[in-house]
Amino acid sequence: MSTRIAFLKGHGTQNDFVIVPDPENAIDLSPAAVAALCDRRAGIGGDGLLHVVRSAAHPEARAMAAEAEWFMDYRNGDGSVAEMCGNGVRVFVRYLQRAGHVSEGDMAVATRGGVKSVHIAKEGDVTVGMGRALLPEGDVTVSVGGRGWPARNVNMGNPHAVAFVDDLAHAGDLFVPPPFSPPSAYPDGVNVEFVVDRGPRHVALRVYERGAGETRSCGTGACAVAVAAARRDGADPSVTGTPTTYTVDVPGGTLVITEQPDGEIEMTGPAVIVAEGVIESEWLENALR
Ligand SMILES: N[C@@H](CCC[C@H](N)C(=O)O)C(=O)O
Repeated sequence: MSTRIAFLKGHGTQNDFVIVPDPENAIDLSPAAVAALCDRRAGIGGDGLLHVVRSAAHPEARAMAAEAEWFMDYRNGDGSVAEMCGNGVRVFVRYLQRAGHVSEGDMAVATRGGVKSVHIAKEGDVTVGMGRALLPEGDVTVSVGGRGWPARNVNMGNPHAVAFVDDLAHAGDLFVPPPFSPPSAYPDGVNVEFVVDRGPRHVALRVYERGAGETRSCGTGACAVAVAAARRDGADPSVTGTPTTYTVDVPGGTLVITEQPDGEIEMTGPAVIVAEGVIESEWLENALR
């Protein structure tokens, strides 16, 4: 990379991202480059990176170009690729709005987890149609410090293990990925949510994100938690014909999750652009040596 690369920094409920606009997919963002940019001490810092590319210009998104002009090429902070990022989609469209590519109202975004519908409200929040949750059968256990909990396996395009605990402090310092079993439940790793009740249809979580560590929020995680809590509470909109809404507190704010009778899940929350700048190419070249 020898040219100067523009970036922005943004967050959604404090799940923070380096944003790299690259409409024609001209920038070679290797895993090492992503990890260097997301490094909180030596780089810009972020839980992940949003590579903003026209769908038509990206081999993984070309087939979605007729439905969605823009592709969220999402990377975790360690440089790994993930299928979906719920908070990332909101911040992604906030960037597109700021850049004048879209305005308030409805649009679609291509992701590795499929095309997501998005509504940008006048008041500032963004609602994302997150699709349906898959609930693979089978017992899963997650553990921290020798203590284990049963967890619900929920797939929101990316994998989640949702464990209800008595106290969020029981998750410990979460400096390392919580072990899970059986290993076959998550061959590609997993995002782990620890959840407590706060009131009727109101929960709070802490999350250990695959490829990022403990973060202040996870949008797909909040959706997985809302579905797991609803099933635990005996609420299944496909059976009752009534939508269920859960308020999910995360360390960085609050997300509102509604599951419709057809299984479609909507997530509403804030999306903020914090700064913009230019990446020093010399710094990046050195970082990649
Ligand atoms: N923070 C995201 C999820 C990002 C991807 C995740 N770490 C994974 O590897 O699946 C969100 O808001 O959903």
